[in-house]
Parts: sequence; structure tokens; C-alpha cells
Amino acid sequence: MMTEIGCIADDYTGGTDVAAGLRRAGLRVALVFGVPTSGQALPPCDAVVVAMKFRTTSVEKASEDVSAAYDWLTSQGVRRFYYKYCSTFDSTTEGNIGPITDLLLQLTGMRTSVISPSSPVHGRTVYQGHLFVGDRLLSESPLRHHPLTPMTDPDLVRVLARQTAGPVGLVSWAVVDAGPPTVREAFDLLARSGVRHVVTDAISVDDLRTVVSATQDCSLLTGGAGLAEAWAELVRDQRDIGTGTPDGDASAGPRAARDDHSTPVETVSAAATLLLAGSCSAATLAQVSEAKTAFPSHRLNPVRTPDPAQMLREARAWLQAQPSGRPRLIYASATAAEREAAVAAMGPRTAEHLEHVLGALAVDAAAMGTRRFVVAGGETSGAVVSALGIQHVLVEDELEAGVPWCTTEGPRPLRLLLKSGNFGSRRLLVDAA
Ligand SMILES: Nc1ncnc2c1ncn2[C@@H]1O[C@H](COP(=O)(O)OP(=O)(O)O)[C@@H](O)[C@H]1O
Ligand SMILES: O=C(O)[C@@H](O)C(=O)COP(=O)(O)O
Repeated sequence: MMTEIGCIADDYTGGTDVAAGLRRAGLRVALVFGVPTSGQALPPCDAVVVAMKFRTTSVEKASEDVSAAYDWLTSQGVRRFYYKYCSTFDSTTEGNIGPITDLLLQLTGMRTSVISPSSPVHGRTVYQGHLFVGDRLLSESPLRHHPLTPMTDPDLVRVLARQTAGPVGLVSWAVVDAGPPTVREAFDLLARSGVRHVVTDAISVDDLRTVVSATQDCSLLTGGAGLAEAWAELVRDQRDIGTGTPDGDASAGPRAARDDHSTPVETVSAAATLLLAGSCSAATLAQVSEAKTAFPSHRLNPVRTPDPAQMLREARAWLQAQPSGRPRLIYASATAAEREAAVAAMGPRTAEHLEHVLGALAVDAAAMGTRRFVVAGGETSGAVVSALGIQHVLVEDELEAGVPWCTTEGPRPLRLLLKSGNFGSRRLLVDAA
């Protein structure tokens, strides 16, 4: 079996999101967490996602990790590469979207990149190079208060130009709307004039299909889950893989994906779900407040307990005191004002300490028999999955768009739901538990 697309995702929930998109297109998807080791085997699949944690690391560390993932994917025979970053372009002035795209251009031998975070299924669209979250500009959305990557500029050409020395251009919606040949011409023209990165408008799934159709010879595309799904549909139709139907019947893909892998020996119990929330996104705050009314909950509060070791001891004691078989919630999620107070009390490494505490609690819970983990937040999911030592999972049904259940292999599988901070309805955590 040929693995058609290799995705490199900059965080773990970005990885589950793009894996869900590829699976919706009918591909069988393997999801690998962390930098793969050179000898690591790839389960049979049409597409593989390597989910890493380099959205907010230094450019040097991110480049090292991405180079290693690229080498591993190449050694597995992958020839098409997708760099998945956040549909809200979460990044800082230093990077990492610009520098990593530069690196991947160099590795794949491509001259120009397509930059397309648009993900209409999640309400993210790009028009005249400006990113919208629903009906708001990115800079007017809750993302402007993100604890690690506050997004205060909606103009992606400008944002990217701050991260890379390579000239940045735009293919606007009018061009995309004119169809693939016009888009191809526009890309060629920009490439000939020395542009290295092409921000590409897209306000609908059809626009994304136009973009992949215009760039189908590229060995590298970059963006959100939306463009990856469109690419997967094209690849599926060209290669007749999976059981996805030409009209894009989403129900066919997931079943094909499941049946290709061995069935877990033991059914994972629905009892004793542990909900861990580290995301401070507006969607997560609403989900946490809903879950608090449904389940016993414990808050990690740096203002009350500034010592991380003490915080872990208290949370452990709380966890151990909970009756078995009932879902429970542990959360650090806080408003912008509360986070400011938290950092004043616990110091500049507060976010890292909280991630560590949540990861350590997941390990405790697993040792106590918990087998279902629901985690809110990309960085938080990275910390929890790493702490649990999970290397890869099978991607299964989505609970909500972009939020699939994942199952580890082996006789005592764990079930994981890794939720992007911004995703999901108010009831998502309650429904997941
Ligand atoms: N009370 C808090 N004070 C400061 N930082 C916090 C608090 N609660 C959570 N954090 C940190 O905020 C970050 C949220 O990032 P992440 O998990 O990626 O969520 P999202 O998916 O919403 O971006 C994590 O590093 C987390 O540890
Ligand atoms: O593209 C997206 O919006 C998501 O897949 C994603 O990457 C979100 O990141 P987090 O909010 O950090 O979970």
C-alpha cells in the first residue's frame, strides 16, 4: 500500500483535526505523535499525520523536529507533504509558520509555497488575505487573547512577512473564483516575480478544491485541515484508493479506515472518563463551565497554590478521593484576567507547569485504571499524550467536526479525544464523557 500524503502538524490537536479531514475524504489515516524514531514502523495507511509540538518552540528546535519527521516520511516512501498549522494562523513574530515553510520548501525542492489556513468547516475563511473567524476578523476574535500566540493582525501577508525573509504575495478570491487555470497562471506569475509564499484566499470548500486542482503537481502544500481534505479528495479520486465515493460521501471513508486496522481486543469502558482542560479559549471556557455542572471538578489555580509540586499533590489527592466509575474534570482553563494573576503568582513558566501537572495527573489516572481521556487544548494535549507515552493511534469517528476519537493499539487500548481549544459546541465535554 502506498502512503499518498504525509502531514506534519505543529501541534497534537492540529494533528487530530487534519487526520479527521483526511479520513472524511475516505483515506485510511495513521496518526503518529512526536518526532518519529528512524526505525519506527508506519502502520498500513493512505495518509500519515506526524503530530508534533513545535507551534511555540524556538525556530531551531522546530526545524530540527520537522527535518527529522521529513526524513522519516521520505524513508516511508511519502512523496507529497502537507504542513498543517492552525486555521487561525497561531504563531508569533519569530515563527514558526514562515521559517518552517521555508525549510520545507528547501527540503522538497519547491520554489513557492501555498499558504491556505482557510477551514470553512470550522468557520475560518480568508478573503483579500484577511483571516476571518466566523463573521469576525481574526484580530477581533477571541484569538487576540490567546495565552501563547495572541493574534492581533488579521492580514496574513503582513503576518507572514514578519516571519520570513522570502517575499509574500496574494492570490485573491476573484482569481480563485475564476477557476484552476487562472489560479495556476497567477501562481506562475508570482513565482516568476520572485514571490516565495503565496497567501491564497478561500471562502468555501469549493475554493479549496480549486486551489488543489491548480496546484496538483506540488509536492508541498501548507494550511489548515480544509486544504488537506481537498487534497485528499483529489488524491483519492486520482488513485481510486479507500472506499470514498466520487461524490464525497463521508460515510464511506470512516468505515474503510476502521476496517483496515485490527479491532482492539478489549472494548474500552465508557466509565471513568477523565476530562483535562488546559485550553483557555472561549469555546473551552464554555465547555468547562457546562461540564462543571455535570461532573465533580477540580480547578488548578496558580493564585491559590503557586507551588507546582504542591498543586500536583493536592490534585492527586482529589483524584484519588473520587468515586470510581464517574467522569471527572480537572481544569486550569481561565480567563485572560485570571491568567494574568496566575502568571504573577506562579511566574513566567506557569503555562509549562500547568501542562506538566495535567500530564502527571493523566499518568496517575491511567495507573488507577482510567482508559478514556478527553483533553482540551493543543499544547495541553501534547503534554498529556507525551506523559502517557503514546506513540501512535488509530483515528476513528468524529464526535464533532475536527474532533475524532483516537484509540491506541494493543490489548488494553486507551481512548483519547484531543480537542482543539477553539473547537466544539458547549456540550462537547459532557457528550464526550
Ligand atoms: N490559569 C492559567 N494561567 C496561565 N496559563 C494557563 C492557565 N491555564 C492554562 N494555561 C496554559 O495556556 C495554554 C493553553 O494552550 P493550549 O493547551 O494549546 O490551548 P488552545 O488549544 O486553546 O490553544 C497551555 O500552555 C496552558 O498550560
Ligand atoms: O486548525 C485548527 O484550528 C486546529 O486544528 C488547531 O490547530 C487548533 O490548535 P489549538 O487551538 O492549539 O488546539
